[in-house]
Amino acid sequence: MAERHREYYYKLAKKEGYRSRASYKIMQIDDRFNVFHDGDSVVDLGACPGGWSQVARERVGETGKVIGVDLRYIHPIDGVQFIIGDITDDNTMIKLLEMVGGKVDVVLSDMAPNIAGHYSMDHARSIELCRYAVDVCDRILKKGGCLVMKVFMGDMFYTLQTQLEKRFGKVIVHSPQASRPTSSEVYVISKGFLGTHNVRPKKLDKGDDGPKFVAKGGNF
Ligand SMILES: C[S@@+](CC[C@H](N)C(=O)[O-])C[C@H]1O[C@@H](n2cnc3c(N)ncnc32)[C@H](O)[C@@H]1O
Repeated sequence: MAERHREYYYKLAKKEGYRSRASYKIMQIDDRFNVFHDGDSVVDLGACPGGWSQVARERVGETGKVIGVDLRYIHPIDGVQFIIGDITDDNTMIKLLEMVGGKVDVVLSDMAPNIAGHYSMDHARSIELCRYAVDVCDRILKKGGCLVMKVFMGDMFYTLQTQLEKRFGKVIVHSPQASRPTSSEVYVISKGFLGTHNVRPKKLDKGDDGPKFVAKGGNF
């Protein structure tokens, strides 16, 4: 069943010229939750091989702007800029802030850790990447903006959800049809960013457990 599902979207992506099966997840999310608008600026974290960036590019139109970030090299896509780097590294964050040069309408994160096959470890790593995605929002997301983020479900999710609810007007947990039915991944669509007032502008304040978010509503 899961194999047939994977095969279906794999073939569809090949036929329709998308770089990943994941393209259909963001299409389905956008169709349902209205993430992209004409002229939007978008940051796509964990963008390789570029499927989500392709979809974002199509949906924000010619006047929009898409910037993708990944550890791995991404073959060029017309109208998309890429940064090769680790988003947990200050230098990548600084490059991103420079390239964005202001604020964006949408932050996407399909980032996934290297799967260790150990459920709680994979979950913890996924949560850590999500926290960096939230930190990116604190720095560059416009008031009213939207975050779409993949999470591997587990017990640490609920703290993350609470922190998202402090920052956004609406937080929805969703599993698009294009996600494998057996997968532990879910997508969190957070809309109506409330804006941040106390976020430190430059360097991340890293502790042993990643960045401390200093936004309205406290740390996490
Ligand atoms: C599932 S793939 C993304 C697929 C992509 N959304 C698409 O449609 O083509 C997850 C990506 O997250 C990237 N990633 C994981 N940790 C990262 C980090 N710390 N900084 C930047 N990218 C990261 C991986 O290199 C990998 O390419």
